[in-house]
Amino acid sequence: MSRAQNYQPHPSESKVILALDQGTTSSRAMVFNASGEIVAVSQEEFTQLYPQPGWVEHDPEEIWATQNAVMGRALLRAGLDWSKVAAIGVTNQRETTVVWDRETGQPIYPAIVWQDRRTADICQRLQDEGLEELFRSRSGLLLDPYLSGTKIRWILDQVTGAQQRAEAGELAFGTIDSWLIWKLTAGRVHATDATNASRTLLFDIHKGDWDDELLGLLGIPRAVLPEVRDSSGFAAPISCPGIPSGAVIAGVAGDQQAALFGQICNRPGLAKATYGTGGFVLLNTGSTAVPSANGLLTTIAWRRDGKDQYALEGSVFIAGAVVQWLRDGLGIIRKSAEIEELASSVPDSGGVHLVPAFVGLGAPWWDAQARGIITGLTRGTSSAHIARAALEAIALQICDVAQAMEADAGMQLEELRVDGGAAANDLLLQTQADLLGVPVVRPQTYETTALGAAYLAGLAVGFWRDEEQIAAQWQMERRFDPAITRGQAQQRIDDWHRAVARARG
Ligand SMILES: Nc1ncnc2c1ncn2[C@@H]1O[C@H](COP(=O)(O)OP(=O)(O)O)[C@@H](O)[C@H]1O
Ligand SMILES: O=P(O)(O)OC[C@H](O)CO
Repeated sequence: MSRAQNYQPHPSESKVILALDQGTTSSRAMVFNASGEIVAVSQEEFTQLYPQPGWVEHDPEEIWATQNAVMGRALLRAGLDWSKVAAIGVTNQRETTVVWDRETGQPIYPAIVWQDRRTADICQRLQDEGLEELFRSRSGLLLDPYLSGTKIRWILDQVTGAQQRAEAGELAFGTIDSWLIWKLTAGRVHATDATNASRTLLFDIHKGDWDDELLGLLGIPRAVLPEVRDSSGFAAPISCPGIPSGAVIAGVAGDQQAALFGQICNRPGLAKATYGTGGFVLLNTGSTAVPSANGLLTTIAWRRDGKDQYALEGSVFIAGAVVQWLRDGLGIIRKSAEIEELASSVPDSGGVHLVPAFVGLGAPWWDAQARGIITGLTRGTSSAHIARAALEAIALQICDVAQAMEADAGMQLEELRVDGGAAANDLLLQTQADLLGVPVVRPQTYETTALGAAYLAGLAVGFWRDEEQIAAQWQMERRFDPAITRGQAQQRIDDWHRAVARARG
């Protein structure tokens, strides 16, 4: 899709961008106006399936049904019809893997979610064969069950006849973006964008294409793979019951990369942290794919006009999810937001540390065998201390990956821009600034994931003129400055690392 160079959107213009944000726990649709403001939102949670310890699945049809429902509802709430939608942006939980039949469109197995650990053995086998360095140098990733490649291998092994059908071109693989795009285009488009492709273990991030050697090592036929397109300028016309023709998907990116774009971290050295189910720090490294020596991932930040920009990423598996566990597992809060008041009722965690390694540990440890622990309990420990330790654990994990990032990139962060559901928590963000020793900055719109997808789509169709125009829309809501000494922070980080050592497998 070519960019309309001379297009000058007028603020009163009634056209909008529709962003579809398919997250780990809910499907959301958001309508944005030309000022980058949210006009309407609709959100629906869907079922989390835990068929065995360490396994996490979603029903792809439920993902589609909830996403389909919320996009109609968001437009209805905005009082608009499809003719007002200038373009659609899609952003998604990454790595989650769906394999479906090209003929019937039916998934052959539930979606295996990014948090799922069932392929630890496949990863171990590849490590034992000495292949980690090859995968790392080509794909920028590590051999961990987190990434899609071994999940595809598992499905092709476990579903009867799947390998032969994959080789015969009868099956399609996709991350959630591809699955939604397939549904939205009535099976006419089987495509993904470069950011999502870069999370599969199958993609050479330097060449920007699928890698036959990596595919061969995992026994995955090329025939199952989607075409890889730009993140901005995706150009997939919608063909879907209830939607008039003319609507186009013009932007697609994995949710963390979309948040980086939505936070206008568009220059090397700018970083953001998103606190959703997991916690993800991404640092823009420009046109250089910086390899990590400290347990981070190298990933594609976005592809525009055929050119890839790169980021370093620290992926923390459990962030807001630990708050959900206090709510649903322990029952010590009724709503996620209540954690702040409870945790603020004590001055500190009273020596308690909670390591939320519920699905192992991601960056920088990459320990699939680690499991959650609470240390330092005494007769004086209350639910408030545990709540405080849980919030500190989120901040400490983000601190670990941010420090690894500074070491890899050979630079100091100047500030950290934050977003995601748990970024609403002031105590969490103050703790984050204290531990990191840099200002933590929260923008007016925390929904930067959806905003980033909207920007990628809107830039492609000329709804926004250029990056300068969207950068001018970013506004700070609050800044949290460090309020403890580096010595005090280091003491807390050292105590945390002792607890982490005890949680590891
Ligand atoms: N005030 C809060 N304090 C701490 N955590 C919160 C708060 N509000 C929401 N959360 C957590 O944020 C997460 C939801 O964030 P969201 O960005 O919607 O996640 P996702 O996109 O992964 O589904 C949940 O895990 C929830 O427990
Ligand atoms: O759904 P979120 O916001 O927790 O994001 C999930 C990530 O994309 C997984 O890599």
